Amino acid sequence: MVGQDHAVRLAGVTKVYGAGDSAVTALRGVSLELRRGRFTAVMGPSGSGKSTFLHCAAGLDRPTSGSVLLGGTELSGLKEKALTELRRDRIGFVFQAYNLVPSLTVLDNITLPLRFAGRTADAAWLREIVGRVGLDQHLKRRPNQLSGGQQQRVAVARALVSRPEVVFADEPTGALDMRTGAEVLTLLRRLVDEAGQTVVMVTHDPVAAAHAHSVLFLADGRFVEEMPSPTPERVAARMTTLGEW
Ligand SMILES: Nc1ncnc2c1ncn2[C@@H]1O[C@H](COP(=O)(O)OP(=O)(O)OP(=O)(O)O)[C@@H](O)[C@H]1O
Repeated sequence: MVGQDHAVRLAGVTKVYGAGDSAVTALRGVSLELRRGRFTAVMGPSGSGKSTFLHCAAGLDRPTSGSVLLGGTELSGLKEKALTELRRDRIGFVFQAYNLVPSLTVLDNITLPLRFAGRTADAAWLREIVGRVGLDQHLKRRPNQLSGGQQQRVAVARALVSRPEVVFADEPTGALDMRTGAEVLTLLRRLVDEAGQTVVMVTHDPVAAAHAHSVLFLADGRFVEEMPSPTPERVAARMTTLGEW
C-alpha cells in the first residue's frame, strides 16, 4: 500500500448512542491517524469519548457514520464474522482487568487466542514475546500465583501472540500501583521502540500518557490536539484547560 504510514485512520467518525430524546453523541466527526510503529496515548476529560473512540478504532463497536481503516481495510464494509476475525487476527487488546483464565497456566493463557483461531504458536515468536515481557520463569504458574504487574504482562504477551498490527490498551495500569504500572508502560514503550509494534492507549493518567510518543486529546467528542514528546507536566497542564477530568 503506497504511502500508508497509518495503522488506523478515522475519517469523520460520529457515534450516537440511543435515539430520540435520550440520544447521546459521544463522537462528533473525529478524523485522525494512528501512526504505525508509534506509541500513541489518548486523553480527555471524563465523558469526552475516549472509550468510544477506542471501541470504534478497534472494531469493537461500529460508528454511526464515518469510516475506520485498519491498514487498507475499511471496517464498516465488514460483516460481523469478518470483523470478529479481523479483531482476532490483526488487533491485540489489553484491558485494565487482566481477563486471564484462572485455571490455565501462564503459557496456556498466552496462547489461548491462537487456539481459538485453530492455530498453533510459532515457537520462536512465543519465546521472543515471553522473553520481552519477562515471564520465562513463570510459564507454568497460574494467574493467582502472580503479582498484578506480572498478570498484566501475561495479558500483554497474549495481546502480542497473533502478531497484531495494533495493540489497543484501555487503562492498562489502572489497577496497578505506580511502580508496577511504570514497568508495564516501559514494556509497552520498548515493544514499540525495539520491535516496531504499534500501541494505542487510553488513559486518565498524565504520567502514563508521558510514556507515549504523542498524546491525542479529545474533548466533548472532538479531537482537539496532538501533543508530541509529552511530559507529565505538559499533559496535566493541557488537561486542566480541557475541563473536568
Ligand atoms: N453504551 C452507551 N449508551 C449510552 N451512552 C453512552 C454509552 N457509552 C458511552 N456513553 C456516553 O457517551 C459519552 C462518551 O463516553 P465514553 O465512555 O466514550 O467517554 P470516556 O472519555 O471514555 O469517559 P471516562 O473517562 O469517564 O471513562 C458519555 O456521555 C457517555 O455517557
